[in-house]
Amino acid sequence: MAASNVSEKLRAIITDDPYTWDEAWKQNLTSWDAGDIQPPLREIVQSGEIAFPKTGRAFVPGCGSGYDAKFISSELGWDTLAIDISTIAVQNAAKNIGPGSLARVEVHDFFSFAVPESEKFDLIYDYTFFVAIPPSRRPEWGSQMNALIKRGGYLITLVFPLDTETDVGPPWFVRPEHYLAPLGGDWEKVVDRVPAVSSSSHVGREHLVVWKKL
Ligand SMILES: C[S@@+](CC[C@H](N)C(=O)[O-])C[C@H]1O[C@@H](n2cnc3c(N)ncnc32)[C@H](O)[C@@H]1O
Repeated sequence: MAASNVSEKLRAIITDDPYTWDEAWKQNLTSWDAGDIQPPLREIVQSGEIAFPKTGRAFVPGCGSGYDAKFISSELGWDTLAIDISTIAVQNAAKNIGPGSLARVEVHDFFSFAVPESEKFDLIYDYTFFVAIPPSRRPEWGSQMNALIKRGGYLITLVFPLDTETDVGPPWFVRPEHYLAPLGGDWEKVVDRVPAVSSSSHVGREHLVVWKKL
């Protein structure tokens, strides 16, 4: 199926009700799923550019098939929680993660997900989750990120796709600066650049920003 055809079908299914994502999974309208992690995630975790602590907890909202959570948990040796609102996505992710991993996956709506203070995360990874939610919910996205991440923790945002139209989605129109207002002032940008390596279909279409919670 051509990519534009998939986008049209996806947009016909996804409403402001996030549970409609399960139908997209049911119909295999998952053209964003590359079957692997994106190279910029590998780059930022393996480059040593960020001094990640030896132990920590990571979180991957809107995890889809779970490749990112599996990679983060095995590279950093951290307990990693991946969530998705779609039960089909979570079943796929559980299969991909497999047994014996420090990553686990659960069905949750990101917007009502909460953890106690002692279980806040040292790292959150957002790849194509910000652009999957309606722009009207971006302030809630920011409040949730602030509620879920520890002071001193990192938020990796891989901003993609930078060539979307302005008034239709998902994926919704995005620029790296769109994350600023939802997050509020309590963050320092520690990485803000074009990734050194992008997959062939992402070249020139993505930007990597790592935020540190002050
Ligand atoms: C564009 S996909 C990206 C999946 C994954 N990050 C990847 O790159 O392969 C967006 C994902 O977010 C999930 N999602 C959408 N709204 C959600 C919500 N409110 N809470 C949790 N997951 C949600 C969808 O089911 C879907 O799997």
